[in-house]
Amino acid sequence: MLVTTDHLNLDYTFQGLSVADIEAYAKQRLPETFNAAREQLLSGDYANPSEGRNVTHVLNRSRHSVTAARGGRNRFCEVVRSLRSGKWLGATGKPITDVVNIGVGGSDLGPMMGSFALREFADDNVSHDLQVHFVSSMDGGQLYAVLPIVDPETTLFIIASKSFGTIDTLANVDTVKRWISPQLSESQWLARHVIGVSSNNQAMSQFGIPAGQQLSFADSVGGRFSLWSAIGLPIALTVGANQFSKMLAGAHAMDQHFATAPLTENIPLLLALIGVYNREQRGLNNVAVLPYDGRLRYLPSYLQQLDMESNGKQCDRDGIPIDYPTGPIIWGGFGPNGQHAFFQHLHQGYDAFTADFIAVLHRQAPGFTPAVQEGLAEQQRLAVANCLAHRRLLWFGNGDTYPGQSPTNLLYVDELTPESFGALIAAYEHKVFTQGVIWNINSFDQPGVELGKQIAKEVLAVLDGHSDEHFDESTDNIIKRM
Ligand SMILES: O=P(O)(O)OC[C@H]1O[C@H](O)[C@H](O)[C@@H](O)[C@@H]1O
Repeated sequence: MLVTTDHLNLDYTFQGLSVADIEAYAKQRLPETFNAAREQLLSGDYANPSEGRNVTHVLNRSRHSVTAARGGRNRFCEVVRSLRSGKWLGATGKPITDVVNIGVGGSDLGPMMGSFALREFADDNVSHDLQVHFVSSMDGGQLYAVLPIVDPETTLFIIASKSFGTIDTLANVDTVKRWISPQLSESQWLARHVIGVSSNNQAMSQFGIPAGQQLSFADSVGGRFSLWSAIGLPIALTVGANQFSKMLAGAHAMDQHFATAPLTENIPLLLALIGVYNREQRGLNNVAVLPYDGRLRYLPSYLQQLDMESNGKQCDRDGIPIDYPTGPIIWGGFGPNGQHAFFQHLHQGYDAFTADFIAVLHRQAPGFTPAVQEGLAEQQRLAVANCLAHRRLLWFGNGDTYPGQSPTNLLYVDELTPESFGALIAAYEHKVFTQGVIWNINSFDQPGVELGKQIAKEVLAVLDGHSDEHFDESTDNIIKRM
C-alpha cells in the first residue's frame, strides 16, 4: 500500500484497507460532483457561499497567476532582495537586522512553520544576517521576549493580517508603537520600519503604511491557505525569493497530481477517504500528527488550523444543520519527544485514535566535519527507526496488554526540500478540501470563530467600563475581580 510521487510518498499499509476496499468505499462516499468541484478548486472557481466569493489560494502557485500578478510579485521580490541584502535602511540610516512578523492564525502559523522548516535552504548570496521573529499572542507574552532583544532603529515589523482588523495583531502593533519612542517618531517608523501584508488595502493606507510598503493579496485566499501569498514573506526573507518559488513549485506539482492521478494512486484523495473511513466506520474522532523531523515541529499546529477551522462544522454548504460527524480533532507534536511524553497513552490508553507519522529519510549536513556529518546521519536513522518501531507497535500490538490495531499513515519524503515541503502542505490542503466535499460542508469559512470574537468584544466593553451588560454568574463573578 505504497504510493509515490516526485516529492511525497504515502504508505497506508497499517490502515488495514486494500486497494479494493478503497475503491469500494470511494464509490460509496465520493459524490458524483467531486470531479467538477476539484476542477473548480484548481482553477480558482470553487464557491465559498457564506462569504460570497471564490476560493483562489491554488492560483498563488500556478504559473499563470504568477504572470497575472506580476506587479505584486515584483514588489514582493524587491522587498525580499532589499531586506536580505542589507540595503533596506531604517529611518536613522542603519540597515535592518531584525524582522518581526506580527500576525495570528493563518498570518502566523504558515509563515512560522515554513521559515522554521526551510531555514537551511537559505540562498547564500546575502550580505548580512537577518533574524526573523514571530509575535502572535494577544496577551503580549511574545513581545515580552522579543522587544528586549531588538532595536527600534534596526527592526522592521511586518503587520500581517488578511482583514487588517484582528484585535490580537492590532494590540501587539499598538504596544510596539509605544516602544519605538524615543529613538523613532511614529512617522519615521511608518516610513521605514513597517510593511503591511493584507487584502484590505484601504485599512493599510488608513494606518499610514506607504503604498510601496503594502503587499496585498486577494480576499478570496483564506487565511489558513495564505502562506503561498504575500503572507509567506517571512519564509521568503528567511530563504530568499528563489527558494520560496521552489516551495510554490512543489505545491503546484501536488496540485497536478491531485488533478490527474487515478484514485488509488492519488495521495490527497487517499488521505481524505481513509480519514472519512476512520471517522465514520471506525468512529475515530481524533488524528495525531507526528512529524519525526524537528524542522516540521510546527506542522501539528498548522494542520490544526487547516483541518479544524475548515471542517469543524455542524451545518452543510447551504447552512442547514447536519446530523453526521465531520472533521476530527487534530492534535500531535514532534514524534521523538512525544515518545517520552504522550505515547504511553497511544500504546496502552483507553481512547482510540488514528495518526499520521511524517518522516524524512535522509538529511544532508553540509558545513560540518565528516565526523559530525556521520553523527547527524546516524541520528536521522535513529529517528526513522523509532518512527517505524512505534508505528509497528501501534498496529501489531504486543500480547494482551498492547492491543495494537491503531490505524496509521506514514507520509515520507526522501529529503526535506522547499519542493517536498510545498507538496506535503498542498497534499493536506487537498485532503481537507476533499473531505469537505464528501461531507457537503463549506470548508472555507469559520463562523464559530467570528461569533467568539463578537462575544469577546461585549465582555471587553464591560471590563473597560463601557457597558454594564450581565452574562452568566461565573463570568460576572470573574469580571468583578478584574
Ligand atoms: O489575517 P487576519 O485577518 O488577521 O486573521 C487571522 C486569523 O483570525 C481569525 O480569527 C480566523 O479564524 C483565522 O482564519 C485567521 O487566519
